[in-house]
Amino acid sequence: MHTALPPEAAAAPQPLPVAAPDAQAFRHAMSCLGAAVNIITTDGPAGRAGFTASAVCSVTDTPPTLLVCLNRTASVHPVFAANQQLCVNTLAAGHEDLSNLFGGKTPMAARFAAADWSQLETGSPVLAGAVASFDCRITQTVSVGTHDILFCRVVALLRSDKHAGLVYFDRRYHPVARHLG
Ligand SMILES: NC(=O)C1=CN([C@@H]2O[C@H](COP(=O)(O)OP(=O)(O)OC[C@H]3O[C@@H](n4cnc5c(N)ncnc54)[C@H](O)[C@@H]3O)[C@@H](O)[C@H]2O)C=CC1
Ligand SMILES: Cc1cc2nc3c(=O)[nH]c(=O)nc-3n(C[C@H](O)[C@H](O)[C@H](O)COP(=O)(O)O)c2cc1C
Repeated sequence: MHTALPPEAAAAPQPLPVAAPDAQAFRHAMSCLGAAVNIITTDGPAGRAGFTASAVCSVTDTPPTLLVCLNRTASVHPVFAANQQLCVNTLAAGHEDLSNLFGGKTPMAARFAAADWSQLETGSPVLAGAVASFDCRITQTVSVGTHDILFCRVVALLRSDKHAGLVYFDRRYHPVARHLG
């Protein structure tokens, strides 16, 4: 079905294309892509670590696999690279402060002290109150530009119907209500 734009929108000046965009222009456009917010955790021989990530994506359901993009300059990068296992904890509405804590320069102990954690198969911290947690082993790592793409085989998971979701869009957090009925 074709829906006509309201007259004021049709009359508005059209945005100009950006040729050969630089990192700043790319980020500015990427801020228009709403995404779930996740706290990625790990524990193992190299210790415990966690960071906030919106660059998380389903790859295939057979075998259940997702990907996480991790900046190689992040303080947590060596810990994830050594442990080769992680848990993707997808945040609920109300987790905004926790997301900022794991996305900043906060010491690791203070990040984990701010929430309750359990574990599934790998021993990576599982966040209480997450809408879903995917416990994974890293099967493959591909470096592109500044980031490592971690391909993660899901070995156990938890999901909850109890909480509203959380989306990061336009550099802000937005709660997302569940459809009732
Ligand atoms: N993929 C990533 O590494 C992401 C990193 N961040 C970091 O969080 C902080 C706050 O970010 P925003 O408030 O969203 O403003 P921003 O202007 O730095 O980022 C806007 C959007 O660009 C993308 N982006 C940001 N940094 C990127 C990177 N290094 N590589 C690939 N894509 C990137 C993300 O989609 C982000 O939502 C920044 O330090 C940013 O670097 C945020 C989102 C994703
Ligand atoms: C909303 C949000 C989303 C983020 N997404 C990612 C991401 O997908 N990949 C990434 O490497 N860093 C991402 N970051 C930045 C990391 O969380 C941050 O660099 C990480 O906590 C490491 O910081 P540190 O080096 O101070 O420990 C994001 C930050 C925020 C606030």
